[in-house]
Amino acid sequence: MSAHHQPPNSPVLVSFPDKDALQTNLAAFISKAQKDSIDKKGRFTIALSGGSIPTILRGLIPDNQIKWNHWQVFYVDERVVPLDHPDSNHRACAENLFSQVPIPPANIHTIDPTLLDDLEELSDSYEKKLIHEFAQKDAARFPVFDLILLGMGPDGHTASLFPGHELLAEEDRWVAYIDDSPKPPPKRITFTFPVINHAARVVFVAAGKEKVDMISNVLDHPEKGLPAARVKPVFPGQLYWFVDDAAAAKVDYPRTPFKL
Ligand SMILES: O=C1O[C@H](COP(=O)(O)O)[C@@H](O)[C@H](O)[C@H]1O
Repeated sequence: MSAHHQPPNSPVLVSFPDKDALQTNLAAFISKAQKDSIDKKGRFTIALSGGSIPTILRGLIPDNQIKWNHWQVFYVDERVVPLDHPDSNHRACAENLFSQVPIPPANIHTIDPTLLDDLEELSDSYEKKLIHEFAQKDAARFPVFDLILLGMGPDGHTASLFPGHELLAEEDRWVAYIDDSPKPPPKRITFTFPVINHAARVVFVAAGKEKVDMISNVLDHPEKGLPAARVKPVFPGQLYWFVDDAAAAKVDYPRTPFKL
């Protein structure tokens, strides 16, 4: 897929009639991405968000071509709660997807639940997990994920990177923590923009009319500098927006027909 009449490396916007079509086509996109990565280098590195992402991932369950044992899964952000807490992004992904597919538990990289009382140590330990996975392989200054899946909140936040927060300017760390998230729970760890922006593919997923104004703000007015508009993968990385028509109703940004 490539964007029409846009400079190279511009975001590619694909819109589907409804959430079911979005789910099916996103699953096909992920399936192809994992095949391409595994054929090329024997593994697939993916980072998942919470929020609306875990349920949409259920679209992957019927796909028996997926080589789950070659996946290495990280979380783009995580709430600082036990792994079985209702607010945990891992719990949501485990319930919706990982409990339904044959992925080795060792390939799912969670936060260390013994470090919940020390945010600095917790984020350091998660950064070390990334370093362990990516050192000598797909990393230079920052890890290069094969695919990062992002959501976008109604305030334009993505991961746990919120409007006006000092973490938006973080340039060095791979993983950072916040203890003042405006959306509960307040304590979270998050990938920083340099990690997100070094991925080979980044996909925003947004559905429903409650996202309609914010998608237009981000794609039509990137100069507003909302967190989601700061996702700009470095070349040859590519950003995609997978949305439904309800969410895309106000956007002027050109749509690209979906093609694998
Ligand atoms: O708090 C969070 O919110 C964002 C956006 O959620 P969504 O429900 O609007 O998709 C999510 O991407 C992030 O992982 C999560 O921690």
